Amino acid sequence: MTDTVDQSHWNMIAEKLMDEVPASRFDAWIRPLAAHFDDQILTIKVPSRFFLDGLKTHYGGRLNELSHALLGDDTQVHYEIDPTLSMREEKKDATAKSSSSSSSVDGFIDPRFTFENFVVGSGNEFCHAASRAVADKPGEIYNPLYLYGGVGLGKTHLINAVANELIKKDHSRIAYRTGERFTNELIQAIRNGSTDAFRNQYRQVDVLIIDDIQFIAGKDRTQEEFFHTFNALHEIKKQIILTSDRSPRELTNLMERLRSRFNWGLVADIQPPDLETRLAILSSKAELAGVHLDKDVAHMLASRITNNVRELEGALTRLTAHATLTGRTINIDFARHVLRDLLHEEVRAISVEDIQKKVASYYNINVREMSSSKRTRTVAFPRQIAMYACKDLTTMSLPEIGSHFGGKDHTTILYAVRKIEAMRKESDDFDDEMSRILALLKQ
Ligand SMILES: Nc1ncnc2c1ncn2[C@@H]1O[C@H](COP(=O)(O)OP(=O)(O)OP(=O)(O)O)[C@@H](O)[C@H]1O
Repeated sequence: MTDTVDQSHWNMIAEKLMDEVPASRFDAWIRPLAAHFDDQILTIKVPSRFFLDGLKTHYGGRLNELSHALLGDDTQVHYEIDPTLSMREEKKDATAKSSSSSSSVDGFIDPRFTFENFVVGSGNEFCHAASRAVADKPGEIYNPLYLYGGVGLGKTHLINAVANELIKKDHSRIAYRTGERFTNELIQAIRNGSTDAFRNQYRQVDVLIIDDIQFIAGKDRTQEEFFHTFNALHEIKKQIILTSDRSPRELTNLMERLRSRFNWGLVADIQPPDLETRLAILSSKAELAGVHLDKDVAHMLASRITNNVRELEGALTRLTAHATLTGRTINIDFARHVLRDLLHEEVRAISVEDIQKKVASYYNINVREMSSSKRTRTVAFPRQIAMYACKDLTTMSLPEIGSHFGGKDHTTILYAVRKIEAMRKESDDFDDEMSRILALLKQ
């Protein structure tokens, strides 16, 4: 696991608790927390020792259980006291009170992701402007708003910023879900015979936000349900906001009628930031964390960590934590030492299994299909992509690769490699998509 400050791990746990815990207790005990997940350690930050005692008494056991269930059995939960959290909470309370918002929110919206702390630059300015416009006039201009792009580039940040903006200023009823949670809720509703209630809850909102909509591709019942919800909301001009790791066209297992609807409003892609924007993001994050970062250290980080803002942020957090714990100042040698694994970009050995697993998950098929002999396009095409990726990213010979795909002949692998190469040459869009997939596999 790379060292990243990945809120999404914590958000999964917080979302689950939101379902289980009464709202007032959630606000009192869970909302004030911050967390990050590195090397299978979930570090939960709490505002004070007193708070920690209470949290452990009430929720310590459940936090452990959820961490194991959602992040893996070997996850360890650590707690850290961070007095700045209570200050942030006080500020937030003050804004909440002064805004006297009457919004109602269903789902976990991260109050830290706002437009104010989103750095606009090349790569994200279009998505940012579109999100701003939607926050100004929900349901009126771009509906749906569909943001897509690679990992850790700010999609979740932007849609949370829209939600926070709406909460601040009006009375929107907002439902915020991940594609996964929407699917799980539906499964649960089917099991409990409560699909009507499921439907109703979504059809009464003013704004429906679904993060990672790609999750529903290949899941027919979920797509069907989402299709009807989409129509019901769209018809009465309620805003729909979606994010995905790829464009509607690239969502191969998506129903055609959903794909066309996703294109009705605005489809905007977010690209990795350029060097200047990365420097600006670093400086903004350092300021927020109250850390001084020398120009040369910032430059080194921004020029070496190029494709993922979350990783850039993770590097800064790791540096700050090491500096605080060891009492050292952050200079270039210290940064090189602490971040040696991130900066040296050693060629990490990528296994065929890893490639097969990630490609299967990207295309929403079962990983077992990688070694099957099924020839339907939904299975055969991802399999060819995986074969191509194995050739590109490992040093294996064609027969060796074939043996990992259910004993296929080397000519089958060669055919796949040539086909994907030809497709990349023919279509710039496909070439972009393939580059994104390869980048995903290298992570
Ligand atoms: N332009 C930016 N300005 C400030 N912070 C940013 C910017 N872009 C990304 N970030 C930060 O990077 C981290 C990752 O962003 P986010 O979670 O929004 O990525 P994402 O595109 O939704 O990725 P994923 O597909 O993995 O969900 C967040 O902490 C976010 O605040």
